[in-house]
Amino acid sequence: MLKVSQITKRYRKKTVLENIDFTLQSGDIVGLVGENGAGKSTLLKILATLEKPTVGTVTLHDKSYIKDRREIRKQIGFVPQDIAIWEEFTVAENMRYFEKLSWKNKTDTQLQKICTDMNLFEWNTPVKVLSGGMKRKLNMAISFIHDPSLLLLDEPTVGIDLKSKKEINQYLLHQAKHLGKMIIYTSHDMDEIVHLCDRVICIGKDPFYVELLKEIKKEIIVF
Ligand SMILES: Nc1ncnc2c1ncn2[C@@H]1O[C@H](COP(=O)(O)OP(=O)(O)OP(=O)(O)O)[C@@H](O)[C@H]1O
Repeated sequence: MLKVSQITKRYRKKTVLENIDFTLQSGDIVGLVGENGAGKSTLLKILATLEKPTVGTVTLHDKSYIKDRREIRKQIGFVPQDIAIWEEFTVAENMRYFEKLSWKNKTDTQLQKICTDMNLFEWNTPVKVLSGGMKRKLNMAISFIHDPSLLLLDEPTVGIDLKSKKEINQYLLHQAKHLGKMIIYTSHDMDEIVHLCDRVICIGKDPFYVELLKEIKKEIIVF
């Protein structure tokens, strides 16, 4: 279980997040929405241990984000907005490189399976000739090498075609509903949010989003 308790984040005098409070259980998929600059990425970075909250606490499986940081990190798969992979390497070489940096050892067969489960079959192809959608899939596959229980994804399907988007969403649904992963996902695509997420968290109280969210039949939390 992920428990986020009364998180506030300030940069100097600017308050970006205020009193964010929610929990996630195994198998939950939560969508994070809000206007540009609302604080979605900031919240994801806090949950990925890359930023610290100014006020508030976070626990994952009853472990503290402050005291048990090393253990917590092993449980987190963070997919940032920017793609960070080696363009000159093949898919296989990228997967092997990041496996070496990971705390879990994986065989080539296991690494390849992570890719094929995402419908990424170009194992020996250099990344520089892959499409944008394929690169996004590889970026995600790398973040999941160590079998994290909490997946944090910052706009993972931005700028990719409908087919790849659908494949990525199918993959994430499987990860949550069959393997019990917890997923927090940001997107500006409301159809995708409706299709994929059990609950929606709206950051920033922007009236446009608040009104839009009233139309969808999901549990909505507004901060
Ligand atoms: N390191 C930082 N120092 C100061 N201000 C920051 C820092 N990181 C983010 N901010 C500010 O915090 C606010 C929230 O930014 P954030 O990137 O979390 O928004 P977002 O909701 O993810 O936006 P987008 O939809 O455009 O990705 C912005 O005003 C941003 O300028």
